[in-house]
Amino acid sequence: MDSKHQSNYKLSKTEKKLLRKQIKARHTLLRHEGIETVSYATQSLIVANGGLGNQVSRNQLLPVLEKCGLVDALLMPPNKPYSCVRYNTVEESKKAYDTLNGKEIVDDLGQKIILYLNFVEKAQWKELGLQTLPPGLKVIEEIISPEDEKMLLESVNWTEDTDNQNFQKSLKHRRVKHFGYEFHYESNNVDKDKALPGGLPDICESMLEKWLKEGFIKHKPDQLTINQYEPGHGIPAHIDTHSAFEDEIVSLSLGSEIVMDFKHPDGMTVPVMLPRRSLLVMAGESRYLWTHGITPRKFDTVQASKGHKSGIITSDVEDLTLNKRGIRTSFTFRKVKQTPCNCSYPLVCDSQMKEAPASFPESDKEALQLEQDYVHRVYEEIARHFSSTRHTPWPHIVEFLKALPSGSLVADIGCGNGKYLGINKELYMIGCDHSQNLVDICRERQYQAFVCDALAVPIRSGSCDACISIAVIHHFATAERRVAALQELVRLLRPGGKALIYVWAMEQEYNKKKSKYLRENRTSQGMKEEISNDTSVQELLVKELPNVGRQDSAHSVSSINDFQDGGCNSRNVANSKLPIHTNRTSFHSQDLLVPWHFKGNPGKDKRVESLGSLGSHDPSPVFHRYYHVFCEGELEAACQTLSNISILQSYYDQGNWCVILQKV
Ligand SMILES: O=C(O)CCC(=O)C(=O)O
Ligand SMILES: [Fe+2]
Ligand SMILES: [Zn+2]
Repeated sequence: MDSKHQSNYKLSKTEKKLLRKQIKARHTLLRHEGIETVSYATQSLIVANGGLGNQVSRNQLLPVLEKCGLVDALLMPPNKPYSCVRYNTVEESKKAYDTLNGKEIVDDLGQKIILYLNFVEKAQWKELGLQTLPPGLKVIEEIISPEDEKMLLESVNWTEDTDNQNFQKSLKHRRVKHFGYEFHYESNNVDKDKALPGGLPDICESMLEKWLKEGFIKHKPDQLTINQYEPGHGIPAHIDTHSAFEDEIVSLSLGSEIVMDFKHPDGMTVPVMLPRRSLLVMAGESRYLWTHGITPRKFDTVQASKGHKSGIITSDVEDLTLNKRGIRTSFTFRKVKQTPCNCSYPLVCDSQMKEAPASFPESDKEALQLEQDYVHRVYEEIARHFSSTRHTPWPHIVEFLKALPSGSLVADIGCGNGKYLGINKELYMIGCDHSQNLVDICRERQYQAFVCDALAVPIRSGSCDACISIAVIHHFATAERRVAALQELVRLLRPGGKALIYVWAMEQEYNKKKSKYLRENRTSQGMKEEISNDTSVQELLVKELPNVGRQDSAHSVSSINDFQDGGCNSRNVANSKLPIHTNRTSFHSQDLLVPWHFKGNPGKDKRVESLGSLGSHDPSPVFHRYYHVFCEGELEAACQTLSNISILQSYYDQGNWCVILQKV
């Protein structure tokens, strides 16, 4: 407040800027989230930029908010770049609005973040409080009576008398029994030609008919798996093999309620309460794209409020409590699928997964296809998760950006989540990326970014004072395309303009020093720092966990994983298949596929929790990105083929080859 009196002119300028940003935040909230803000004071505020998706943790934000008054509730939805705070009184929220708007806070990783606050109506607070269920998922409560529940439970004979009609197994974390068709956990599929004699138990027939008639299910199942979970039991996160079963899968919960976790590949986890006697219906996206699983534990975190029975458990700390698990028996009904799956989720679809692993491209067309399948599609799919592991800017790049004259126009070609776009506020930076989802993340962060191909950037020739290309050129699949990408960077530069280029190095050990990528091989769980350019913290953690019995790994998303067994990690060019790299090891081939694991939840606050579920060896999807890792001198040589440039500097930085060039 003091400064207000010191410099009126300056402050009004700042105020204007603040207002502009605040209005921008409003628009973004409305456009991207459908959240309407209001121009009058209310008890609740949306705090743009103060969200878990922005690496701002509750511990970080709450004390800041509490300085303005008594916080009634702070809602931080997972993966979102905002949060919602409700104050005890309008006066308090007004104080927060006045003092915290434009306030800089330091996020969990030490980066500065500016908060923009806007009032929202109370009703919207309520709406926000509930995440939505995964699309296609329903929980129908009280679908059967307590009497029917009792009867169904009594009908299951768990004694080992197998009359060969209902195949029964004791898995590591639960007991199972199959009817109609046996489900093979080794192949994650059913033997479609070998229906079990006896079909489904008679007791289920009338129940299924009723559900059909009442429209709860669309087709009659012919396969039943009964799972029994004692407290402490669980089922690993999995997607039921697409080609094994039809779209709709339903599961009846008996005996005791349980929390089932649904995970989107981008890391969002939605815990869903399944009350006893309820029917879970999974169809569409929730069946094909999201994994479902039950974490082995004795207590579930559940909503305390009495009214809440089924559905999402929010992360609202005010209303959470622990619930002791009992014995839950589930009847999962599915219809065996006789034709290949043609869903719209090819990356996780066993029917649509490429038969053969990717090959070295032999033509431009093949190179394009390879980049499409093993770069663009993958980044699109993993964008949020990827972004959550990309927060620490590398010092030499920061140095380059900070040294540029203020007012410079700088293009970041392949800007990813925009982690360099805000480094130097004196620059006019614009980012572009092939991935729409990554560009959306940049925009959520209020950066200028657009989607384009790095070989055809819609920026006028000679208009940039500088360009950066960080960890991009190595995704082009032929030498010609890599040179073309460099040429495009140079085209954007004005004479005298500079470009900084980073690519991943084949040499992960240089001058007798191992890069962090190798060194951090055995990092402790507590590690927070992003290491080299290419590994998520999750990947590190995964390696540390014991690989528990695989036979209980439910029906995996398989396929992409499978060609890992084909022996990689060699200069396996003979059959022209691209080898799959083992993370945290040296490279043995310049062209390779690098796995991206969707393990756990990327939200930092969830890391501990995700470790828990990783302990149950979940076969989550693994995606592969194509890379050409550069040998010493290769990047320089490629630059030297360009006209009108001089190489100002070339160096090795933490497992990357780097060049600074200047347009002459
Ligand atoms: O226990 C449940 O409700 C789910 C079981 C399941 O996902 C499965 O067997 O594939
Ligand atoms: Fe399942
Ligand atoms: Zn499919």
